[in-house]
Amino acid sequence: MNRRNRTMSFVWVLLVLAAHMWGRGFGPVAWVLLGLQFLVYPHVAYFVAVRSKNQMRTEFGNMLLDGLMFGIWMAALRFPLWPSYTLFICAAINMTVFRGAAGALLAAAVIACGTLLGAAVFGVHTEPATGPLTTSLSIATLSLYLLVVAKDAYARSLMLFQTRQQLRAKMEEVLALQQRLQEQSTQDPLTGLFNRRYLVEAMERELSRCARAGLPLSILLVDIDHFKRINDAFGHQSGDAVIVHLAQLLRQHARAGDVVCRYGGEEFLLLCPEMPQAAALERAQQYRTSLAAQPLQVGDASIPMTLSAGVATFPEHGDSAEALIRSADEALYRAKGLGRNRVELAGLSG
Ligand SMILES: Nc1nc2c(ncn2[C@@H]2O[C@H](COP(=O)(O)OP(=O)(O)OP(=O)(O)O)[C@@H](O)[C@H]2O)c(=O)[nH]1
Repeated sequence: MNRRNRTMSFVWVLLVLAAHMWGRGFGPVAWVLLGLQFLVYPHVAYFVAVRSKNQMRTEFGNMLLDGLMFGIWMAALRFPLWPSYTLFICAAINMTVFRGAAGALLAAAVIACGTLLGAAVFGVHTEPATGPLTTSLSIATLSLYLLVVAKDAYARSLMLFQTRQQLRAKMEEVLALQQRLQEQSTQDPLTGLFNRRYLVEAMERELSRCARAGLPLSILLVDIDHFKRINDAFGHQSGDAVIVHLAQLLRQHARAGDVVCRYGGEEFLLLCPEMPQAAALERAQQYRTSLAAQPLQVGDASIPMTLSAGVATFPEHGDSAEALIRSADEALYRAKGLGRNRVELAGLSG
């Protein structure tokens, strides 16, 4: 319980007990004790708690002490019904907020101990009747107390809700960041195509899948012809634009299951699961003719370009990623040697 609520509730209870004690012949010692208990003690308990190393434990100890002393007051005042009930329920609610149902039972236990202690000191007397002022004050105190507890519960659930919202927003941020990092680790920043690291994983996976299913798998190794000349003639930026242009073309004609990746500077690799050799050759030719037919317009310059490609198919040209890439690379090298702007099929392996 916070300091303000604790201090206030003790003042209300003080009023209830004072109303009951008034006119019943209690001497100055009883009034001083009442003041010490309900006006001074809450502040002392608070300071002890905030200075303690384990604040929660000390605060719990304070609550047990509250209950014990409330029991003594009940016995000392001869168990007046409304004030006793007010003391009991306030202590029980406090400890329930703190420890749940077990807290309520503990409150009942310490209050019982307090009443026994009080009875031992002051004797066992019961005078349950209370005057109308005490009764009204008790009802008002209880009502106020319950309203304060309800208001605190509302503030806490609101805070919990806001914390959850913030946590959710943070989680979304973290997930988006994670996804971006994941993309960055598998994507080529210039073209947005997959990078070589992703290809290695995808190729192993698709090769074993196709091998298990007895299906073919083709790869196309594509390289822009005389790219150095394009860079030299039109500048590095135009060279980049050419790379992006070819990347778009490759992606545009790829099927859903194909993996298009930037394999090196101006070199691309298409992984085409379930694609037989003839279809792969046809696809490579399609890329070659499309690129040659569309010179890229960069500013005023029209950049003509062609590509060479090497095609290799599993299982004819290799049964591992490494062997297939080697075969496609040899075919590409042959295409370059034979004058470029052409597609070559890998030689049979073994
Ligand atoms: N603009 C640009 N140039 C790049 C990039 N990556 C590599 N290059 C350049 O690409 C050129 C590749 O040149 P080469 O390997 O000699 O090949 P080529 O000129 O295409 O000749 P062939 O492949 O034999 O037809 C080099 O000059 C690299 O600097 C890039 O991301 N952007």
